[in-house]
Amino acid sequence: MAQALRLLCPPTTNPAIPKFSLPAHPGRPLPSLPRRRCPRALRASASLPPPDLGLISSDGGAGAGAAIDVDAVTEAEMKENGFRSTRRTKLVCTIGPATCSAEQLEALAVGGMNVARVNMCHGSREWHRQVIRQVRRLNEEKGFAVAVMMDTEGSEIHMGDLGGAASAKAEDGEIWTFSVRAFNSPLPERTINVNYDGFAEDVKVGDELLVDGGMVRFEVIEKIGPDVKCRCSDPGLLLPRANLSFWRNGRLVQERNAMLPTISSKDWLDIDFGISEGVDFIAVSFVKSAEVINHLKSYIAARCRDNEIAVIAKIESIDSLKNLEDIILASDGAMVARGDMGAQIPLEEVPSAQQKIVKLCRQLNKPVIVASQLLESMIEYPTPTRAEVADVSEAVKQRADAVMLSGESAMGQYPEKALTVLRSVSLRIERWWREEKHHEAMELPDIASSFSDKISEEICNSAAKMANNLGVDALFVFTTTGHMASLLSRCRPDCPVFAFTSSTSVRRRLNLLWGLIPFRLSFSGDMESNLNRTFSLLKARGMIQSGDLVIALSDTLQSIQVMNVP
Ligand SMILES: Nc1ncnc2c1ncn2[C@@H]1O[C@H](COP(=O)(O)OP(=O)(O)O)[C@@H](O)[C@H]1O
Ligand SMILES: C=C(OP(=O)(O)O)C(=O)O
Ligand SMILES: [K+]
Ligand SMILES: [Mg+2]
Repeated sequence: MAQALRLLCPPTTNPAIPKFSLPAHPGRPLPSLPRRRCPRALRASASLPPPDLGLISSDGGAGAGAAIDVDAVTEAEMKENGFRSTRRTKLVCTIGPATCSAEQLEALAVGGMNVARVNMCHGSREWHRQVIRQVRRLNEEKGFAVAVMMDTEGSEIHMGDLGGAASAKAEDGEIWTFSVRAFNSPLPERTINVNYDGFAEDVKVGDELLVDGGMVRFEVIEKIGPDVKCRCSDPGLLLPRANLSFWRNGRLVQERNAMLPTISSKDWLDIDFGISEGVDFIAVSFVKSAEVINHLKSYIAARCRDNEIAVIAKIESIDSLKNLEDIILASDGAMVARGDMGAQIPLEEVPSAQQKIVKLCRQLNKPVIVASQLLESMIEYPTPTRAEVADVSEAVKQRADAVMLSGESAMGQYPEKALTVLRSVSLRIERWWREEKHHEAMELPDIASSFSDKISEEICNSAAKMANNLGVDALFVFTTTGHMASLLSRCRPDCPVFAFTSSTSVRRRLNLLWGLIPFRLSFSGDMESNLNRTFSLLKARGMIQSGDLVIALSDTLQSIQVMNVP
């Protein structure tokens, strides 16, 4: 295989530019839906454009004998948009009652979901098992490569189940009782069960009680044994198992609740369950320090071969912000969990915290997810607000690896539309950012811990720079563990990165990383034959063409080659 660059063959130019349009909608009267959180003057129910994906391919690599596996949806997206224009930002969807059937999960996979998240705060283990198995089944049968993330409950203080009601409205001035008593259903009127036994002792008269980070607020007015009487000061909708925090003199109270373990006994059972179901990621809620991450990682290492589960630290508490660098270094990735973070630090500090975490993760080569309320109004409405579109575009401009849907996909009325918005906004902003060459070069510190890693890092930094300077069509990386692919992704090159790995689980985990198109392919130590095979397999599927300019890297050989596809 030629190693020299043949300058007579120019790289192909970008094919079709993906269509993008969020409908502009004129002001119309409010629909009669009950309003949940963000009051808005005007709302319209214009529908979104149909997904810009083609049909999934029937030969999506589902068969055991397939020589190369690529996610059927990515393949369709690549053929539709041309591979230089494939989406770089990855999409995580929380699965809940609105999205747990086989058809709903398939619709999300077709819509571009890269990772399905199950939140162990809600639902039974049996429910989660069904969802995880259904995702796996779809991957096998339809050629998707959706990864599964399990998110732990953690020892947060939260309300009970509202006695089976879907929600309850708290009005201004009403007196509600928050109690640690166990009640029989139905609950007495205006009574909320609290899961933390120390609650009634820890709160004081005058404290402010925040539900779901301040969506509803109460003032503590009286304590009577296990019952705490509170007056509603900011009305709103109470949802089952909503998070509770309490504030005193303008500061979050961290009394004995700060001593609660990050991983509770129930979380350990959930983690055992996640390991036995073979989830790809475990996201740890309310991380306080790196120790708990190290503890979990060694637990996983002792229980699964090849360390096949990545640990994601959720940055959502004051402690996690204090110990940020150590936590991120210990983890395999991080989540900017803005929901609870906004209950622990002033809201106006959340955007700078987000930017800091996203930047640090990139510098330390860890994937980062921006989560919570990106399209919150789409829980109820079929179109996002302009502000929400701007929020998604900010995360994309910061070049986060992934953005996440929570309630929008778990229990909203428009899960697929919300995903379409994430996809369209990501594609459009990424393209704009590339065209305008807006992305500021980031100082990437050396992170290698061995000389060999240092070589890989230098190769990747150089390859990404060369790829941009030469305007190549794609970077190819043959990677055993995924590490070299992650180093390339970290450089955020202009062209997409095709990552070839022989491991199905590495391939699924690479799904979370910015700009990577993971393929499963068995390859040898002979790069020439690897490349010949890869080129002919990809050409046969119409994914590359003769003349495309490619830079190919290998982590076993630590090699770098520039060539045109023959
Ligand atoms: N497995 C589930 N079963 C029932 N409801 C769920 C499930 N997962 C999520 N939900 C609903 O979706 C909402 C948003 O999900 P998420 O953001 O993950 O949880 P939370 O609001 O507790 O942080 C939850 O408040 C809950 O109402
Ligand atoms: C993602 C978050 O965590 P959870 O949804 O589990 O509360 C968050 O708090 O933003
Ligand atoms: K959680
Ligand atoms: Mg949270």
